[in-house]
Formats: sequence, structure tokens, C-alpha cells
Amino acid sequence: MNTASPLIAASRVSQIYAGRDGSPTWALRDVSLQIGRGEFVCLIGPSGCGKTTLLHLVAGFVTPTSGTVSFAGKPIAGPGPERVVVFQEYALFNWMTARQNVEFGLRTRGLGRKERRELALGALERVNLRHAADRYPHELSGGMRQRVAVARALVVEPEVLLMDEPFAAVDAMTRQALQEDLLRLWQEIGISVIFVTHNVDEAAFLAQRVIVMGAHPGNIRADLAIDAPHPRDRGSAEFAGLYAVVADALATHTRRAS
Ligand SMILES: Nc1ncnc2c1ncn2[C@@H]1O[C@H](COP(=O)(O)OP(=O)(O)OP(=O)(O)O)[C@@H](O)[C@H]1O
Repeated sequence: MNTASPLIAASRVSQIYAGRDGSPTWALRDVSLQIGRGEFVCLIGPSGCGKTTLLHLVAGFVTPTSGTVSFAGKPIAGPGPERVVVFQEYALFNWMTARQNVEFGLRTRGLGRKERRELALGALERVNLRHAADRYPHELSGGMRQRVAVARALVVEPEVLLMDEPFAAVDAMTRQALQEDLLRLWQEIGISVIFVTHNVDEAAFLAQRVIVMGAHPGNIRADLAIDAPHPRDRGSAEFAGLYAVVADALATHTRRAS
């Protein structure tokens, strides 16, 4: 990572929510993190450790209770096309075709109809879905819908993709295909990716760096460099080693005090 000029920098960030009984919930406490351009980072940790909160702070959906989150050296003040989110559920509009869904990402650009259409078709081509441009979401498989969601995110040419368990709702084989596609796109485009997952295999397969988070309060417990080239072979001894490193860190750093 190029620590001299991080793309994203969180500095002593805390996020407190009011619990049902009025007591504070520290979704994040004193989190500092730097992410460089082009990095592929996975956030992993148990439920409630603040992974989504951290992603939403970078997306600009929420502002931290204290501390700062900056992008390219400037404090993040709200959402922006340079930071787009891909959600777990297929957040597509059912009444729009795949192409229209992708075009929706361009609605604020002031582009002409033809240009919007061409950009959308180009983005669908990137995810191998050009042929399905005129289909509606209910005519697509779960994996295809998630590809459309990725195309809609990429069409605005963001600098970072923020992915919140994007492949959790599809079957295991589709999930692996989507992971391979994502790595290909990441390598082709040179974009940064922050990817939330609960899945050790997914983190070991994708990430250059795995941030292990723990809950109560939500914070960073370990920051692991996964120093192995892509593509990674799940059947290899090297991959078994990477898996073990992530699994051990998760077990060690997120164990609850008994
Ligand atoms: N809007 C909110 N209001 C109140 N509490 C919230 C809100 N959003 C999150 N929290 C709480 O903050 C903590 C962190 O939530 P967050 O969703 O960021 O965790 P997570 O690691 O993404 O969890 P999961 O893996 O289950 O999605 C949890 O205790 C959660 O209940």
C-alpha cells in the first residue's frame, strides 16, 4: 500500500447509535485505516462488528460521530460517483430492463439518450451480459442480477467499489464465478475494492489485504497482508495456507471473553 497518499483514510473514527433502551451502541470505536489506490481489501468479522457501518461511512451515507473519513485527501461529505456501493440483495428496479437499470446510474450525468444507452451496453458487455440487456430482473438468474448491479456501479467509472456481501445470496458455484469475474474486472480497470464478507474462503480467494474486525465495540483487530498472486487455486496447498491464516486471525481476534 502507498501510505504516502492513501485513497481512503479513516482517522480515529467512532460511530455511536442509540440503542432501543437509549444506551449507546459503539458500532465503531476509534478506527483508523488507510486504503491505497487499486487495493482489494476484505472486511471480515462477526455480525455487528461495524463492517457495514464502515462501508457506509466511506460511501458517505452517514457521517461519523467523531473522527474523519477522507477520500483522496478530502473529507467525505456525502455520496459521490467516485465511491459506489453494490448491495447484497439485488437492488434492481423490477420494472426496468437490465439496460435501463444500468442507465439509471447515469441519470444525473446530463448525457444524451444515445450516449447513455451506449455506456450502459458497454458496462453490460464488461460483465458478459450484453445479450441480456432487454431482459427484466425476473427473467435473470440471481448471479445475472448481481452482474447487472456491478455493471450499474461500474458505468459511472468509480474509483472504489464498496461491496456489502454482494454474493451472499447466490449458490456456491455462482458465487465462485462472480468472484472470478470481479477479480478480472478489478485487474482490467485498476479500481479499488472494499468488500465485506463473513466468508473466510471468499476473503482468502479475493483479498490482497484482510481487515479482521471485532464487536463490542466495533474495531479493527488485525490487518493481514495476503501476499499471493491472483488467480488463486482453491485446490493448492498455498490456498489452504491463506485460508488458515485468515481463519486463525478471525478465531483469535474475535473470540468473546468468557
Ligand atoms: N441505524 C442504526 N441504528 C442503531 N443501531 C445500529 C444502526 N446501524 C447499525 N447499528 C448497530 O451498530 C452495530 C454495527 O452494525 P453493522 O451493521 O455496521 O455491523 P456488521 O458488522 O455489518 O453486521 P452484519 O455482519 O450483521 O451485517 C450493531 O450493533 C448494530 O445493531
